[in-house]
Amino acid sequence: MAAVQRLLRASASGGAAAAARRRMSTALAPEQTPAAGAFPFAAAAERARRRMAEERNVQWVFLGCPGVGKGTYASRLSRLLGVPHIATGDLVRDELASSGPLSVQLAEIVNQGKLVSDEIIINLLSKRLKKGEEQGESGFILDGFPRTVKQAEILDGVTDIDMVVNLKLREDVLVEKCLGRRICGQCGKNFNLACIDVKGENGLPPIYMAPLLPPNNCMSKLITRADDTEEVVRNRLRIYNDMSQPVEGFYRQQGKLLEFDLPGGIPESWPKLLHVLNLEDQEEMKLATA
Ligand SMILES: Nc1ncnc2c1ncn2[C@@H]1O[C@H](COP(=O)(O)OP(=O)(O)O)[C@@H](O)[C@H]1O
Repeated sequence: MAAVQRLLRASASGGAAAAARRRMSTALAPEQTPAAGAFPFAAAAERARRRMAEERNVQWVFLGCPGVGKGTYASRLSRLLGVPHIATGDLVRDELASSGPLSVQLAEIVNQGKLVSDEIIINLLSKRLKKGEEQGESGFILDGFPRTVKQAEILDGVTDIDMVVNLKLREDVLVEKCLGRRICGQCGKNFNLACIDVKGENGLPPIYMAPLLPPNNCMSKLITRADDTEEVVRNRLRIYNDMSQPVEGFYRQQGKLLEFDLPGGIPESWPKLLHVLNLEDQEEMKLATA
């Protein structure tokens, strides 16, 4: 219960969703504004993004099975809207890498593909939200949280989620995508070596996803996540179906769930996702018309 109280304090000091909204609508964190001082147009674009984030008060959740691309699309949207992308999987991996007191316990759980306890995950998320609050962050896109109905209920008690995007992809593709995932050990960027090319069958459409290959200087530094082995991925998918799928029902009942079937890789899926979210990517439009 102590962890829940910490989340309550960190997410909505005063308890009410309105207080959380007021706090979330202050300035952005410094890391969200890297180019703002460098060029006048970058500063103007940054101001426009801030206004958009403040007006829309983005408090979104991304749901979806392991490997579906929650991180990819949530981080693109977070850059577009100027709100932080908070992935609880990243918080867990940071904790693991820190070799702190929790890391041995966490490694055992994560490497088997199991869920970390609600108490631990809420504690990590509370600390992340508190840090963001101190830096004046506005809004958020949550990825990987909530993963149980209990977590969804706790989140509901402290803040007003306005939309939940549920990304969907067929299971055989999910496994291949997880097995193809790589991270550059130096720059931390994510890549995918899998080339998905599945024929349409049994009423399912064909699907093509080009690999997301690293540049030459990352190639020799690629790392595979310890929990991306076939056995662990299949276990994570089973756990997702048991523990996390009910979260979809929780938000469907509230009328907040936006279902999105990924039609292919980033070039097909990103414009369609923007379209259903009623957003435009000015940078991509500039590139397309250049
Ligand atoms: N909300 C959460 N509740 C419990 N465990 C979590 C949560 N978020 C992340 N984890 C732990 O971190 C691991 C990695 O999470 P993540 O990177 O989101 O993986 P995935 O690729 O399965 O979506 C999970 O398998 C789980 O052990």
